[in-house]
Amino acid sequence: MKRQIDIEKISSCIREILIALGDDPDREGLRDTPKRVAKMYEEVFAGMTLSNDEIAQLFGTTFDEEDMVEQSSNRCVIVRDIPIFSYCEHHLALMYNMKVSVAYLPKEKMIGLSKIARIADMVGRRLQLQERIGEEIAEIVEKITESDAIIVMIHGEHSCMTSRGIKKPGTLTTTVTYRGERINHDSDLRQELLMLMK
Ligand SMILES: Nc1nc2c(ncn2[C@@H]2O[C@H](COP(=O)(O)OP(=O)(O)OP(=O)(O)O)[C@@H](O)[C@H]2O)c(=O)[nH]1
Ligand SMILES: [Zn+2]
Repeated sequence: MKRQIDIEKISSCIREILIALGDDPDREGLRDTPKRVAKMYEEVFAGMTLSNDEIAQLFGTTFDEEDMVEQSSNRCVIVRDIPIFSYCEHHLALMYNMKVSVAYLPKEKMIGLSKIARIADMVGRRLQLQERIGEEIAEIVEKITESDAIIVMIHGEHSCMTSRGIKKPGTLTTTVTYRGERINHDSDLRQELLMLMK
């Protein structure tokens, strides 16, 4: 899918927005703003140039620790409170104070821990819904580990709810995604992992 972010186009659109706001895009303080915003978009939307398969490939370092996995077939890995940012697709507004926690039961492959944080970070760099961030992280972790028990829990604040519209600062949204046969059918395991993720 390898898509390019069109810096020139974003820059010229931002210039038009400045004009539509009634400001002068050629005044000193705004002269470089279209270019700056375009570069910022290139950074914060970097995940839009990659498919989930490509992210899985990019961060797919795994360890085939068969013995270890066998011995610990009922043990889990939990990476908690990974801070990320994202932008909501409805208002292009910032999602902030976001914390992602991922739990999974290793099957044959164990993923490098930092890669879980890298995946969460990259998935946040798309126009998103909080629910979809969880689904996409879970899908990528499943592609890499082939685990049948994955949970992704996300807490986040949405500036489209806190600084505009209904304006309720402090409102925290929590979403939970389950992925895999085992987690979908084993409610005890679900409860245990959820407790450990809190
Ligand atoms: N489910 C979900 N909804 C979101 C997310 N981010 C923003 N929204 C919601 O998307 C909805 C868009 O609703 P609309 O009625 O089309 O837009 P609006 O008139 O700006 O809505 P208000 O925010 O209520 O003023 C709002 O209720 C937002 O709170 C998200 O990550 N997940
Ligand atoms: Zn929004």
